[in-house]
Amino acid sequence: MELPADFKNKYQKLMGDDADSFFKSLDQETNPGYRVNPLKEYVVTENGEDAIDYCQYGYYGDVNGKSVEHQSGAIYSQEPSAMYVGEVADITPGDYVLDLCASPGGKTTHVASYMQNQGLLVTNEIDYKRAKVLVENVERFGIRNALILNENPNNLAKHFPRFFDKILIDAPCSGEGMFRKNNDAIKYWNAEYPVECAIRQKEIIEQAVKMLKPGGKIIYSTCTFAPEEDEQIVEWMHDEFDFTIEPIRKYEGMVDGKPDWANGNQDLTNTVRLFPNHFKGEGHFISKLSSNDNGSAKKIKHRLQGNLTQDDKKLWDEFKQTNLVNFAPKHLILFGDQLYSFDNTLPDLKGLKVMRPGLHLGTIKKKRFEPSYALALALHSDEVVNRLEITEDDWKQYVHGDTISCDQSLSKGWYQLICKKQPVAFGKVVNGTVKNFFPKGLRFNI
Ligand SMILES: C[S@@+](CC[C@H](N)C(=O)[O-])C[C@H]1O[C@@H](n2cnc3c(N)ncnc32)[C@H](O)[C@@H]1O
Repeated sequence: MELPADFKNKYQKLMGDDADSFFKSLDQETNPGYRVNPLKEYVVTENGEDAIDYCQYGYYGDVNGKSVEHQSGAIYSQEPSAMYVGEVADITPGDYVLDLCASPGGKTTHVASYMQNQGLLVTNEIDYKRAKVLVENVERFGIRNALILNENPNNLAKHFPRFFDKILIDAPCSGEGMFRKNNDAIKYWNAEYPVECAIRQKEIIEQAVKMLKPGGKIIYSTCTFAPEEDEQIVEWMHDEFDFTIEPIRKYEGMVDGKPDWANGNQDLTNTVRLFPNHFKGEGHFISKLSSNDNGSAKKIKHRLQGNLTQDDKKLWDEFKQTNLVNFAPKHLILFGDQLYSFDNTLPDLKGLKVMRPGLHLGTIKKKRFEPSYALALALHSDEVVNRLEITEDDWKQYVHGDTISCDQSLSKGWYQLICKKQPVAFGKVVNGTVKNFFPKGLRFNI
């Protein structure tokens, strides 16, 4: 790999004796990893020997994107250093969390693992195409308490003043930690790029600060090594706003943030750096800042959204009574003909670009209710009346969009299809055939 000369000169000066091993590490093989999903009923527990010690759900190993495990959301592929962010966030069920720069959803799915579908997870992505990928991953993961938005931070700040307990800013950055995974990251890089990124990072942070509850915490992270985007941003946050830089535990291979790469503030040692020559991962910077503001949190009027007509409600109730048990979402929200549920009340969504206001239940059709893929993947075995085990070969046909055959004696109706213990979709059984309801936009060939 040809590293840019400016990059080498810069890190040679910053790192001194350590620079050579740093450059060499960027030429080595990547270390893939994945997290298992505790929201799923059957957690994949193989590969215990590859467990990652600093991440409760993390393992080293490669995930096939076209496997049942990945497609069903039982596991999520994530680079090992990125896994420490969700741990540092220290989420408790019931928290109000904002993941401000969220797609494809690595940190969102991680914090959701700790929220256990309680509290409120607002997960936001500014780029529409990337927001659609975020939706896919949230739905696969079976998350029920996520409000998925496609917003810019300025507009969000108007809607959620002093609202969140924890805000994750996994900032768009110069991506130096992506160099060995993705050669394009090198092409984008130039000596001024980190400074340009830092300007954007400050703009994002200024909005995030407005949304933090007094006493709340911001977890700011990047996948770059550039001091301008790491220690110098934290130094700026500390000086500009009233924040304490909280200590972060360092596991093997993790090192303290570097005060002399910024203004010398020794509290910067509380932040953590993951360098690929010392740590089994691509590299990351993570910081945690707690607000010293002791004012009061802003009360936001929660509002029930969307009005269901009696007829709509009846169609849903009929479906629910026939097909679901122990599943009684507190609130139903209708957007067009799409029905969603949420157990917490939601803030007013007017003026926000909403991708998903909670768990997508399905579509209100003319005289029937059609359950969604998201619902199929979120429901546990004790919540569904009919379940049908299918083989992996059947699953391959199903995700391709084909019908599959089943026992002629099965009664007509909706079945949650199960493959390798994981819910993979809803299917409708009619006379020995499972009609295909795998979403058209997600179909693929194996
Ligand atoms: C490092 S990625 C996020 C990765 C994600 N947190 C994860 O763990 O999967 C940064 C994200 O910030 C988004 N972004 C870019 N400019 C932004 C802005 N001005 N405000 C908010 N987000 C922005 C990008 O589209 C990108 O998806």
